[in-house]
Parts: sequence; structure tokens; C-alpha cells
Amino acid sequence: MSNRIAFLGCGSMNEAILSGLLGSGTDPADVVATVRRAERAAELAERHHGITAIAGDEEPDNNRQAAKGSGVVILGVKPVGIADLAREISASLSPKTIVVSVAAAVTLAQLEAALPAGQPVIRTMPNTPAKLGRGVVSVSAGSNCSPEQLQRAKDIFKAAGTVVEVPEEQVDAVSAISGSGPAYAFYLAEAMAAAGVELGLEHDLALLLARETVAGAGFMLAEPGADPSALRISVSSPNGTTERAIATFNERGLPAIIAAGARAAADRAAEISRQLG
Ligand SMILES: NC(=O)C1=CN([C@@H]2O[C@H](COP(=O)(O)OP(=O)(O)OC[C@H]3O[C@@H](n4cnc5c(N)ncnc54)[C@H](O)[C@@H]3O)[C@@H](O)[C@H]2O)C=CC1
Ligand SMILES: O=C(O)[C@@H]1CCC=N1
Repeated sequence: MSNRIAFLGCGSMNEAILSGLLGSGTDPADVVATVRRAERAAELAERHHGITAIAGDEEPDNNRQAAKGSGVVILGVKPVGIADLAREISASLSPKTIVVSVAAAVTLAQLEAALPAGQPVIRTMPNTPAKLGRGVVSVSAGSNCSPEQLQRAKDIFKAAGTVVEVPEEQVDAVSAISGSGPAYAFYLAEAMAAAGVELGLEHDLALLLARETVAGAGFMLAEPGADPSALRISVSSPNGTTERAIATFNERGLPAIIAAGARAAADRAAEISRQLG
């Protein structure tokens, strides 16, 4: 099977995966990316030397060109555009080409219906730390995907981080925790920086403290076997300052607020799936 991997719709998410892949030693000559605009294609080609980036405003059949001869194609446009993109490339796929979607809310059934009968399809839910090889991605195989084809996709995504296999019914929950989750961590950093300013720190200093703290805590969480509760307790002296802060978060219902946000994200994914029919 061809080693070439095509990233169709190379925006934030697909570029993050592409970066992770190149960072782990994939030959850029085996990577092709498509986008809408020529400026974005030039930016990608400059940032990732040796890949091929094709813009639709210069070459309207860019997606078909990229799909043709690729062993794996990764669909990375917004959910509403996935089925059209799948139909557009259908005639350019070999029956063995593995079609991977990173889109929230687009089901395996919707993907399979837009592709030639029998096409192997995998639905994934990645996240943007893939850019640093620190993403986490779920994979769910469609009915035509062989164990070897699923393994090939897992091997690609391993380069971008941790791979978990989940039944498709769980993808909306995965999306609500790890797909969207980096935004929750960034939101926490924003709120901490704002709190620092409220306590009298200069904005730049407050932002530096918040960024380095969330990043540093992230590194600690990334150590093998890390336990968030144990790590939190190790910062919290009995009757000390941290304990007072955490008690205030609990009194104000922060865990329930986070659960409600995650529920809202999962519900929105289900709503989009229904809208896409
Ligand atoms: N951004 C994130 O953190 C995550 C995103 N996703 C999924 O990834 C997908 C893309 O999201 P983002 O990367 O955030 O969006 P984005 O807007 O940054 O990327 C989409 C890219 O596709 C290009 N594009 C649109 N139509 C095209 C076409 N017909 N042919 C070629 N290129 C085309 C756009 O120009 C853009 O560069 C979505 O389906 C989303 O659900 C999944 C997990 C996390
Ligand atoms: O916000 C979104 O719709 C995408 C899916 C998961 C993360 N970002």
C-alpha cells in the first residue's frame, strides 16, 4: 500500500497531526495537504519543508489529486463539509485507501454512505496537542476496515500522541473531554491570569505565571502513572492556602460546572449529527 498520507482540509487540527507525524520522523515527501487558499498552502509548505500543499483556488481538483495514490486520506474540514469532500474524492480512491475522519459529530454511517461501497473508514477524535506529539486520539473502525488497516491508522496517530480505541457511541463523550479539553485548560489559564490581575499583578506577569503553571502542571500530569488527585493533595498543605482555594471552588460548584460544560459539548455533537442527517 502507498505510504503517502493526504491531509484534506489542513487547518488547525489536521496541521497539528501533520506536525506530530513529521516530528516523529515521517518523510515529508510522503505527505500531501490540501487547503482552500494559496496563501495558506504557501504557509504550510514553508512551515513543513518537503511536503506538498495544494490550494483549491489554484487547482480546483486539489482534493482528488491528493487522494489519488494515497494509502491514507485524513478528512479535516468542518463537519458540515465532510460528506461533500468524501463524495468529491470517491472516484480517486483505491478500494484499499483508508479514509480517516477527524470531524466531530460525523458518524461512520454518514461517512460510509458518502464513499464507495466497501471503502475502509475510521472515525477519530484527536486534539491539538498532537502538534507536539502529546495529543490523545480515539479511533473507531467502520464495518469495512480490517484489523491491519485499523493498525495502520493507529500507527500514524501514535506519532501524534496516545491512541485509544473506543466504540463509536463514546466518541461524543471523548470529544467533550479530550477533543475540546485543551480549550478548557487554556480557559483555566485565562481565568487564572485575570485573577492575578485582580490581585494586583501586572497583566504580563499574571499571564506568564498562569501559562507556566498550567504548562508545568501538564508536564507533571504527563509523567507515567500520574494521579491528578495525589498531585493536587501534594500542593495542598493542611489548613493552608491551596486547601482554602480548592474548598472555595467546591463550595461554588466548579466540578458540577465542568461536568455541565462537557455535557453541553457532547449534546452539541449529537445535535450536529442529527442536523447532518
Ligand atoms: N480544532 C480542534 O481542536 C479539533 C477539531 N476537530 C475537527 O477537525 C475538523 C477541522 O477543524 P479545525 O481544524 O478546527 O478547522 P479549520 O477551519 O482550522 O480547518 C479546516 C480547513 O479545511 C480547509 N477547507 C475547507 N473546505 C475545504 C475543501 N473543500 N478542500 C480543501 N480544504 C478545505 C479550510 O480552508 C481550513 O484550512 C472539524 O471537523 C472538527 O470537528 C476535532 C478535534 C479537535
Ligand atoms: O469545537 C469543535 O467543534 C471541535 C471538535 C472538538 C474540538 N473542537
